[in-house]
Amino acid sequence: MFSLSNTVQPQVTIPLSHLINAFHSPKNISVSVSGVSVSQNQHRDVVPEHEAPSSECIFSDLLANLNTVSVGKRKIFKGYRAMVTEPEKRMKKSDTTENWHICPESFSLSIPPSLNLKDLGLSELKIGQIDQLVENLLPGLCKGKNISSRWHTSHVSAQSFFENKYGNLDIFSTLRSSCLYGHHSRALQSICSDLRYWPVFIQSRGFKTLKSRTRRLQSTSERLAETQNIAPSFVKGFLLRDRGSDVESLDKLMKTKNIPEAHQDAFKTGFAEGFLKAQALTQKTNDSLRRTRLILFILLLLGIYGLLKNPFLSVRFRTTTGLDSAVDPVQMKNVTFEHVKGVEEAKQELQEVVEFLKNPQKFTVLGGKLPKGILLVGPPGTGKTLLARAVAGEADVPFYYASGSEFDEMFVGVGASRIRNLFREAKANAPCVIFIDELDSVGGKRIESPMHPYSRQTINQLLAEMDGFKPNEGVIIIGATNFPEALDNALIRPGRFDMQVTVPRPDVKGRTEILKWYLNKIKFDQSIDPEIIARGTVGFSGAELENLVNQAALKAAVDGKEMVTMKELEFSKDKILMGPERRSVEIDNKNKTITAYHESGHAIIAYYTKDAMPINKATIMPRGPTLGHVSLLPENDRWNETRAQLLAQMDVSMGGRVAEELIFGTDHITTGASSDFDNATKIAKRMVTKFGMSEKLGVMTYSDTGKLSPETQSAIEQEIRILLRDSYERAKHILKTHAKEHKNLAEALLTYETLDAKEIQIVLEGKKLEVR
Ligand SMILES: Nc1ncnc2c1ncn2[C@@H]1O[C@H](COP(=O)(O)OP(=O)(O)OP(=O)(O)O)[C@@H](O)[C@H]1O
Ligand SMILES: [Zn+2]
Repeated sequence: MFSLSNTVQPQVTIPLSHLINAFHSPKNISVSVSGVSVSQNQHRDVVPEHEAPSSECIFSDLLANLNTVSVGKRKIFKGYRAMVTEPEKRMKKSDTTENWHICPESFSLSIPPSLNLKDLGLSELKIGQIDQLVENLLPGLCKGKNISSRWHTSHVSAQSFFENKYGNLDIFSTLRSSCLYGHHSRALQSICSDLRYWPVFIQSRGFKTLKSRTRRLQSTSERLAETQNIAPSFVKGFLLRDRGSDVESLDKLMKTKNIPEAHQDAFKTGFAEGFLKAQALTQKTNDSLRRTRLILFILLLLGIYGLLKNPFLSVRFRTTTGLDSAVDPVQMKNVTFEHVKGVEEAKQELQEVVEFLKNPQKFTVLGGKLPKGILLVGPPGTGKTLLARAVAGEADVPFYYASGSEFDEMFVGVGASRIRNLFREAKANAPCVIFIDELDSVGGKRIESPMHPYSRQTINQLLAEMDGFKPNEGVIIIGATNFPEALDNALIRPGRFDMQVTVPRPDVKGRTEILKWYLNKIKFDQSIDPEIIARGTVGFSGAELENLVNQAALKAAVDGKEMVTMKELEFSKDKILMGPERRSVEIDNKNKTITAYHESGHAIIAYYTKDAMPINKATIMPRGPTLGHVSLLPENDRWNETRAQLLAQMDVSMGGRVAEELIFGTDHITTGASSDFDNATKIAKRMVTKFGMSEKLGVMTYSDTGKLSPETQSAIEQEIRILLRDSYERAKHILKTHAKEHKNLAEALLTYETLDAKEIQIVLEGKKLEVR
């Protein structure tokens, strides 16, 4: 870099790469800087190649006249290039590519007398000083100081404001002035030597054009150049970066390393190439970095926008923080009381809650108060959740679901905060239903336990929230529990969960309804009688019945059937009751025969005993822990059982062992009757100790038989033994009487494995079974 003085700060602004580019493609140079292409073709201040200018002369002329140079408001001093008069006359095209070269012979520098150094920022310099400085820095440059009479004055402002302001952008004019185009053979060596005398790089700053931008853009050429030079500030920064040191260090390097003349060319070319490559690489890296940053920035903006605008995202965000989880209601329009079967009483009780939610005024006008909380009590899977959903669905209000275990947190305050959130949301959306499943896990008795250190806090919060709103505010809390006795007393006192609705296991009618409901959702044989399945599924909950139908549908699909038949329903019922079939188990014929006679023994007793339950099915297919079984179906759910019915049950149980004994002899009886004896003994014991059905022990209950006197204990045992023995004898009598039927049934079982009620009847009536 050249430096004239402290007051005049020259700038070297052209990177070496531009220079090399210019050299390698002198006729059509295009320099690309961050996407802005500056083509030399556009420049007009050019010289015909055959008239090589002498930069030394031009510069010395210029400097010699600095003191008188006048710069008008639009006139810019930019080395000799800027001062052009009569361009049309003195310029000619060097070739068809419109590379215009300056002919110094025909150009003149215009030195208007009114110009002063202040405008150029050189006010503190005197002419002598400038001469001295130039002579020192550029020895020989000003040797022909006398101005050629052939030079005239010209004024041309730069092509753009940017150039006007910063100057030195047009490297090409410099290159052209250096006779590069005419002397390709001098190549890099000449460029490098010219570098030392690169006057165009020396620029004094200190004035600004006051011309308005619009006026400056009047001429088409100016506008064109403007568009070229309108570059983002980083481009300007890039252009203005100091590259002079490259040149300087190259010269210094050559001097210090004493590189011989002959090798200087190669050295410089290598230097230039390396420089170019490095610059291209840097440029590339910068570009990709800039692009990546831009993409990241856009993504960040989009993300922030999404989080702010999209409630779903924000809810998710809040939820994932864990401590302040938000609660979303569910509209339960699709669930109504129609969907809940077999719990008519519970539905009736809840109907008034639906009315209240639909029309709260109706209740408040009369001054009535509805309970704030309703407690649904019942075994698992009986439809408590379904009922609560149906209440919300019937009333068409939001339904907030929460499971008690969600509030059971190890961290202090989290459970309480969740309860607060739940109630706040619900109150804001009243009328609505809050359903808290497994209420016992949040509202259990407030015991200090290391497992639930903050449960007390959570219950207190729940109590506070329940007290915190008025009965007719429109928020109904429905809690569900399998263990009402485990609930904290404070929770079930009036004013909180003061209405209790029992949701029991469905009776045979309820089970039939539930089975029909779920059968209607699948393809099923119309001959199916759901009542038969309902009768055989005593104690099944709604959820279990739904599962039964589903399993039957799966079985039908596996077997390639088009629809579900009774067989699949029976199959899935047995599977649920007794475990899956064990078809793979290899049972020898002897054991199969014993099992067939044993099961037939049960069936014969059941069939020929008046008070026994009707037979539903007999099978010798191993299932779960059993090798076979006979199932009996009560016609209805039995609320009470008579003495005769209990004795009949005992007789049926005895039928298996009696059959073994009669058919195979006392020595061949098996262990297979143990569960039958268990069953019979339980019935006999209850008859004696609970039901007052023993004449000897009277109408008295004996709960803890271990604490009874030895006499009483032996009397009880005696009575039980008599009952069992009598039962055994009755069974023996029946089987002896119906030995033929017994044999037929056993053989039919050995043939068909499973027989249903109708088939059993056919066999026992001595008819032939249809071949299956
Ligand atoms: N009475 C019923 N009518 C129709 N479907 C029922 C009935 N009871 C249960 N179900 C079916 O069983 C599923 C489970 O029932 P639900 O969750 O309501 O039982 P729950 O009593 O709340 O059980 P838990 O006490 O285990 O929470 C229901 O989604 C429904 O499909
Ligand atoms: Zn048995």
